[in-house]
Order: sequence, then C-alpha cells, then structure tokens
Amino acid sequence: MEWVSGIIFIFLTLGLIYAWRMLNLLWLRPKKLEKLLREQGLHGNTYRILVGDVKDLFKMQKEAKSKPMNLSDDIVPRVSPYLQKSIKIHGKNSYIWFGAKPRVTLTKPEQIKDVLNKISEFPRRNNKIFKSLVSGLASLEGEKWSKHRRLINPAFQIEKLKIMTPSFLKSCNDLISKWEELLSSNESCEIDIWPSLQNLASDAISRTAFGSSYEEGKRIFQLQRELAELIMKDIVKSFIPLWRFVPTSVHRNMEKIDRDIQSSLKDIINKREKALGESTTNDLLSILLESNDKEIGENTHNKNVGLTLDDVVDECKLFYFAGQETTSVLLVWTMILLSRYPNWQQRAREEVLQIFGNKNPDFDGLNNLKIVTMILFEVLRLYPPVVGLVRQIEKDVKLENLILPAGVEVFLPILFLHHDCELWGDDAKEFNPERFSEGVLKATNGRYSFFPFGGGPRICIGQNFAMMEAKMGIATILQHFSFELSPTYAHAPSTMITLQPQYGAQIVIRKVET
Ligand code: HEM
Repeated sequence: MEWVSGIIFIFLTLGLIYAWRMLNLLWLRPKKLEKLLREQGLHGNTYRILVGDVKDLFKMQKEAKSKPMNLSDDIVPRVSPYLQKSIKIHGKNSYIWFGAKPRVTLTKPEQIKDVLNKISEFPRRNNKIFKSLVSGLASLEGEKWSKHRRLINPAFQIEKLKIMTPSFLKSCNDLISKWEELLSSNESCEIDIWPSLQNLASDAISRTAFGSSYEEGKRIFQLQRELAELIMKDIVKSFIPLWRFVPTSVHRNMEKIDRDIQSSLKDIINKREKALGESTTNDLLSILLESNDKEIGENTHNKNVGLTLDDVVDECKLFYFAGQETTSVLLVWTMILLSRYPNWQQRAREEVLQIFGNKNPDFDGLNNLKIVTMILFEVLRLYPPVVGLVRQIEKDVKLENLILPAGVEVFLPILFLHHDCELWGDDAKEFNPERFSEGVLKATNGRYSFFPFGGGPRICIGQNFAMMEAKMGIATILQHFSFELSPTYAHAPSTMITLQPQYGAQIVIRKVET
C-alpha cells in the first residue's frame, strides 16, 4: 500500500504548490503592488480578491449604457463611467483594479509621449480574447514586430494610396447611388446611416486590400463582425483566470468562426500567390506579398526572413478589422456632428464644391481640403474611435518620478485627455474645428494631448489611408446631400471595441441642388 501513500503525497505536494501559486497570484502579489503604488502617491480602491474593481466597473458601464443621453451632455461619464468616477475620487494619479492587476491611469502628456515612444519598456498588452480579431502587427513585439512593420510599410505609402483612390471612389459612389434610390422622387428621407457607413468602410477595405477577391473578402467581414459580437458577450468573464480555456458554446462558436475566416483567407492568398507576376494588381495583399517575395529573394541563405502563410493571414485579418471598425466610426460621428452644426456642414460643402464642383474627387484635391481636415481632426478629438490604450509593465520601469513595478499595467485615456479642460481650455467639450485651423501642433501647443492614432514607432500604420478614405466619403456625401439629425435619433456613444452610436444614427437627407 506504500504506492498509494506515495500518490497521495504527490497530489498533496502538487496541490500545495498550486495553492501557493494561486495565493501569490490572487492575493500576495496584488497587495505588494498596491503598497508600492500607494507609497508613490498613487491612489485607488483597496484590492478585492479576484475581481478587483471589475464587477463595479461593468455594473456602472451597464447602467450608463441603459439609456441615451442629451446631445449637449458630456460623453465621458457615459463612455468611461468608472474611469471618470475613479479620477473624481482618487485624483488624476490613480489606478483601477482589473481583476488582480492594477492599471495606472496616466494623464500627463509627457508621460504619454514616453510610454508611446519606449516600446520595449512599455509593450502592448495583448488581451488573448481579442487575438482572433487583433492579430498580426498589432499583436507582435520586438524583432518580429519590426520585421512585419518593415514589410507592410510599403503598402501604406502615399503613392500607393494615390493608386487606391479610385477604389475608395467606387465604394463611395455605390453608397451615393443607394441613398439616391432611397430618396427617389421624395424631397427628403430618413436613413440610419450607421449600417450604410459600416458597409462603405468594409467595401472600401475589401476593394483596397483584396482587389479582385473583393466578394470573398466581404464574406470574411461578416464573419469578423459575428466574432466581435461574441467576444463582447464574453468579455465580462475574461478576467476569470483560464476562463478562455473553458469549452463553453460561445468559445466553441468563436473557434469555428475563426477557423472559417482563416481558411477563407488562405484560399484568397494561395490564389494570389499563384497569380503573382501575371498581372499587376495594386491592392494591399499584392503589395504585401511582393515585398515579402523580394525580402525572401534577397536573403535566400536565411530561412527566418519574410512572412509565412499564417503571418500573412494574420495581417489580412488585422487589415479587415482595423480598417473597417475605425474608419466607419470616424465617418458616422462626422455626419452626426455636421448634422448638429449646419454652419460647419455648409462651410465644408462650399469647400468641396469649390475644389471639385460636380466632378469626382481625386487624390490631389482631397489633399487640399483644409476645412474638411479641420473637421475630421475635431471629430477624432471629441469622438476618438479608440478610446484608450493599455501597455503592460514586464520589468520595473522609471517614468518621470514614478517607479512602475513589473505586473502593473498603464492606461493612456485618449477620450478623457481629448476632453480635458486643463489641456484644451474651457471649450474642451465643444465642437470647434477652428482650433485645428493652424494644424495639430498649434492646436496642442506641441503637447501629447491629441493622439487618436496612437504615437511613437507603433503609430497607426493606416492613418493616411483612413484620412483619405474619410475625406473621400465626406466629400462625395457633401456633394450630393444635405443632412440633419432626425427627431428619432437617440444620442448614445458607447464602446463596442470602438466608440459607436449604440442605437444607430438616424439622419434626414435631402438632395443638394448644384
Ligand atoms: C480613423 C481610423 C483609425 C484610427 C482612429 C486608428 C487608431 C489606431 C490606434 C490608436 C493604433 C495604436 C494602437 C496602440 O498603440 O496600441 C492603431 C494601430 C494600428 N492600426 Fe489603426 N486606426 C485607424 C485606421 C486604420 C486603418 C484604415 C488601418 C489599415 C487598413 C489600420 C491599421 C492599423 C495597424 C496595422 C496598427 C498596428 C500598428 C503597429 O502596431 O505597428 N488602422 N490604429
């Protein structure tokens, strides 16, 4: 019977090791971090085992989302209620417990600049639950990230964007035709423009990313949207350790959709690889494959260069997600704000008509749109599609006079800082594109207080792409329609990964007579 007691002993020892690890993970380490942060003058709630502030945070978020708000109300308390409360109670130097991890909120522009520039000390935090959506470049670190960034960069250079302009135009003209059909002989017509603009952005990225494989690309989009919805359903539980390994029906469904996306993308890429060299296509995928082939060709002796098929699939998934979710949001808030401020709508239309008349907008003309650019910057300030960035601390790191211990996270609250009166003055909450009349540098006084596209080496690779697409979208819409908010519109900015209008965007459109 000695072997029985041997087994019991092994199980007991393993049990004790596991119990010790859990005690350390869920209690000792968080309490140590709490002490270290407090000693440096940072404040937050006392740590509560396992959940930290998450339960209260989700409760507040649910409550905030339960009803729409007045158009003139401050959006920060609705979008980030817990952050707002935390700063009110604990001040700007504070932290929030995400489960057993404290997340320090950074609000000084100099700190933001440092964090965004020192990418090895402040690596991006990769939430495993988002991995199936935010893959590729956005999820990589170190050498692998710099290799991917170098290979992908050519696809986003200005001269490539110029070549892509007709694809943007085609997608915009399709939208105009659909709205014209809806108007038909009526003088005005109410439309929920949110699905139309999501469709415009997915159409534009399908065309520019996959050119000839555009129809297959659109199906992948649909799947990604379904995946995003499932992820948002599951996110509340993602703070439970090892939750993502529990085989729930939602998890199984997520895996199935992800497999489906991967195999559809592999099909597109394989077809394209075979056709490479036969004809010149200028979509993102071909440019990426070409730059990859070139790198491999130049380094035949080194097997570690270039991207694998799986790498390319991941990058394509990211183009889809990053290219659609964000630009559609920029367009929808621009339309909502121009509906609220008809004088700015009029000024923007005058500029567009002066530059293009009734002709199709082109690349050079879009670059000359000054008022429209000021408006887009102001929209990105007040309604940034990405409301905040998270970075993790893996080794103790000094940030100004703070020592941030390994195991904490830092949060760069984009939305909060874009609305901060201390940084933007008393009219911080107001829509005033005029503040960007002399560019971003002048508007921010050279401080890091406006960063809708992030910053430093990992700044959004698609920012020019997004701005070009948004300008094309707004310019073509302004050429054809005037618009105002419908009485049925309920103002409800809310985060569904990006900052979206929760109940859609009901707008009344009219044909512009030119
Ligand atoms: C209004 C539109 C957009 C906004 C506001 C936006 C915002 C951002 C932000 C804030 C980041 C930095 C994230 C971080 O540092 O953690 C980022 C990164 C990125 N974005 Fe965008 N984005 C937009 C459009 C696009 C488009 C159209 C594409 C591609 C087609 C794109 C592709 C990417 C990629 C690949 C990264 C990762 C870059 C890296 O890690 O090196 N984005 N974006």
